[in-house]
Amino acid sequence: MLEQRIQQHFIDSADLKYQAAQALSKPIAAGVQALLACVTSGGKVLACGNGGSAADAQHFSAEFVGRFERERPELAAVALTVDTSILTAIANDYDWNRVFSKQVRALGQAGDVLLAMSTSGNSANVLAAIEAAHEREMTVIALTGRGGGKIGALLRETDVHICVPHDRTARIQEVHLLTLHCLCDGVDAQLLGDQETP
Ligand SMILES: O=C(CO)[C@@H](O)[C@H](O)[C@H](O)[C@H](O)COP(=O)(O)O
Ligand SMILES: [Zn+2]
Repeated sequence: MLEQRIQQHFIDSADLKYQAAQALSKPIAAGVQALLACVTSGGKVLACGNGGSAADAQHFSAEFVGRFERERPELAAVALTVDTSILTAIANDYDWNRVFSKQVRALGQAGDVLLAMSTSGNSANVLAAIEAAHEREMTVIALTGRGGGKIGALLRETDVHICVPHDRTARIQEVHLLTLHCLCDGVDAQLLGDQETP
């Protein structure tokens, strides 16, 4: 029955979030430190991903540049998923796999962060973006699932890997969104103090 099916989604999502709280609090805290190091030295975050993860890249950038829950100075972030002229030109003239990496090479500087999201860990354009970020001496914060896939193998020790312990894309995305909010909250808490949220 439909209502049962819906309730099962809520239960499965909540179960995974309980499990992931244990597994992910350490790498998420490392992600907060990487973001802080970036923004306090004048750096910016470039965010990318496909489909739901493209929406997540934009969601994160909106909260970084605008605000999360508390008033604070603007923080620099750009979602690499929004400029349809850039995206279509690169896809048309080169290859869809290069839509993010060419933007990373154009905009990325040492000390910036690439926030790379892929539930499978295998999207070729996200992998290429990570390679470009390494070329630019940027730190990568990767949000993945399913064991991390090829992204897990590509990351360096100085990068941060937040790998959701699940195989289903929707469930992984639900934890990615929570992770993004933890990252924003963590940065705010470090910048402004840990006062209670409204
Ligand atoms: O949102 C969803 C599924 O929940 C889809 O749009 C999903 O993001 C797309 O299939 C993506 O292309 C999947 O890419 P990835 O997460 O494996 O990198
Ligand atoms: Zn979705």
